[in-house]
Amino acid sequence: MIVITEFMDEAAVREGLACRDVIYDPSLVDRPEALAPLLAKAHALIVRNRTQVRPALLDLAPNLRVVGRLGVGLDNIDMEACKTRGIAVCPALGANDDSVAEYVIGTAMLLLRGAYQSNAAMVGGEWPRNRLTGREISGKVLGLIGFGGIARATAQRAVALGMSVVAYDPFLSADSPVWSQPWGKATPSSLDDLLAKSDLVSLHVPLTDDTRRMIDTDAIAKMRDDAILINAARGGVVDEAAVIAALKAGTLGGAALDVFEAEPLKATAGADFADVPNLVLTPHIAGVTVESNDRVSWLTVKNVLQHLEPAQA
Ligand SMILES: O=C(O)[C@H](O)COP(=O)(O)O
Repeated sequence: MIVITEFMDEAAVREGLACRDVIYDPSLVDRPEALAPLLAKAHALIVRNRTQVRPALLDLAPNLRVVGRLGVGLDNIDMEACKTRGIAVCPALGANDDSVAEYVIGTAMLLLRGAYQSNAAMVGGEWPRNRLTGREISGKVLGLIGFGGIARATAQRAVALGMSVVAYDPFLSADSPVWSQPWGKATPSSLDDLLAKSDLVSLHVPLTDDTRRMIDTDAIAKMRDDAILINAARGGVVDEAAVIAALKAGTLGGAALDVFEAEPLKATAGADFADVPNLVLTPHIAGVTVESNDRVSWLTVKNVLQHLEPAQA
């Protein structure tokens, strides 16, 4: 049996998993009592980022052979526990790169330009041309923290728009071929240099002990006062209170947060973000578009079937 606990493209379920024993119920993530008996029979489990694949869940799934992850972040999955039990984990690598890259560039342009929040004023008879004179993205420096697939897709778009790109990635050596792609060049940088020189800083790292709160008050102090910060990676990498304080103080030019330390935002935590200038909040959708949902879903179907039925897949 294949158990799917969160939303995915329904055609991929219907057509890609036809003739298989499938339970597709996106509400299962919130109904552990309903999920438990299904896990007892599951050979494959398909999840997004909310289902916590921890030992407590795995203990209920003695027949589980593969976990398909409808995305790339793995912080909701205990990789070690899966490995010990011989369970393969398959992220949908590459399938939402373009979606996140477009979010980063589009949101950066929106924040730099600063011109799209004036409907109410204009309808009220104002004509705020001078106040809404914003900035261009062309000629600016993009600093990418982490230089994996999503960051490279972002760099490709940035170069096409006339930006120069610096990136910090301690897992890539300076002579790695990824720094010189056919579409342009990214310059390896130390974190401090990147923070000091970038007009736009975008995060592309997983949440680990090394990356937790790597963008805190000290890091923001190293950034330019007019810099834009975008976090479409994982909540917890950024100290949210530090971002709020810097935006209010005018020591950060703008920020977009798509991911949060606690998701979904509770009304009380959300209130901290109210009336913060030049701040864009989105509910963990940078990687989710109609197109990426289709790609991610079909790739996950393929990944899971390959593990269940290697000869036929
Ligand atoms: O990790 C990811 O790829 C992103 O968080 C989007 O995936 P999700 O919507 O499945 O979490």
